[in-house]
Amino acid sequence: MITVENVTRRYGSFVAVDNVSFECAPGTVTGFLGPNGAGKSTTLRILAGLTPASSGRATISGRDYHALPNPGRVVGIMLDAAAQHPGRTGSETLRLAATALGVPRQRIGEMLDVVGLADAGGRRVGQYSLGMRQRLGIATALLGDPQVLILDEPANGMDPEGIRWMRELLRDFAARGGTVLLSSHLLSEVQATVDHLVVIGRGRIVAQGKLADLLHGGGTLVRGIDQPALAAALQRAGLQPEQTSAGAWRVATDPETVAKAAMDARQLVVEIRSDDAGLEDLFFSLTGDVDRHAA
Ligand SMILES: Nc1ncnc2c1ncn2[C@@H]1O[C@H](COP(=O)(O)OP(=O)(O)OP(=O)(O)O)[C@@H](O)[C@H]1O
Repeated sequence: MITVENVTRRYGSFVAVDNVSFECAPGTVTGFLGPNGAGKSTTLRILAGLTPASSGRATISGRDYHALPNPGRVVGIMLDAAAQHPGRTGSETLRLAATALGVPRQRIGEMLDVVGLADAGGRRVGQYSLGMRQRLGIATALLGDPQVLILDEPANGMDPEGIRWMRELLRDFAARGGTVLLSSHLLSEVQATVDHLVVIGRGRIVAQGKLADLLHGGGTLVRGIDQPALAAALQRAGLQPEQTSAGAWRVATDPETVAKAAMDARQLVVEIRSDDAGLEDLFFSLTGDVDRHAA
């Protein structure tokens, strides 16, 4: 469990994180989304005990990071994959972490396998691509077999295959009762991985909830083989279809409700999907104002 309660972080008169609150429950993968400079890293650093909050409280499994008896056994953290020592090999990097954590050495090879670096363990990190460093960072985070994972921009530098691999790994971690919080500045990068979203802009939370609810907030787009008959059927079901410029119907509810109304009226649907333009729009409006110092 991760709990962030009314956390604020000021740098002089600048408020980097402004009264931020959210929770991440066991069994879920939460995406912490926002444009560059929104306050994601600062919030994660506060959770990791690296930056003190000006006010508010951030806890992992009910305790401040510094109050955890052996933190690496409770929470795996990766804040900056690119910052790993370039002169050490992947195996050496894990060996140092394993010694600090007090985990058996055999776990090093296991973790290299898990992250797909079994053949690269003997190479220096300086020769790794950013995607490989992300994998090594995730291996380090997993080393202590924690219940919680906190990853800052783990998809950064990963190719589509790497992102797919990470998705499987994190979903599997959550399916076994783990709690995952990962940040990203790209919705598209994490959309298929996360089930919850916390969206931050200019230091403040602007939206949070289940991914499905946030996406469905924009309603459903549907197209039938007989468009007028489909519209009539939706109206009979108490829904109010509006025609889009692309010729589909937009309905302000979830796809299941729309599909059921169409099926009950024996209307053949050829396309149906969530209209996630709302979330994309929210993102674009946030990304438009990156430099808050200049504001
Ligand atoms: N030590 C610091 N001193 C002054 N300002 C800081 C400090 N650390 C962060 N900031 C500012 O706080 C704001 C939030 O930064 P933060 O790194 O948390 O954003 P972010 O959402 O993680 O973005 P990015 O993906 O670019 O790291 C930025 O405007 C940043 O310049």
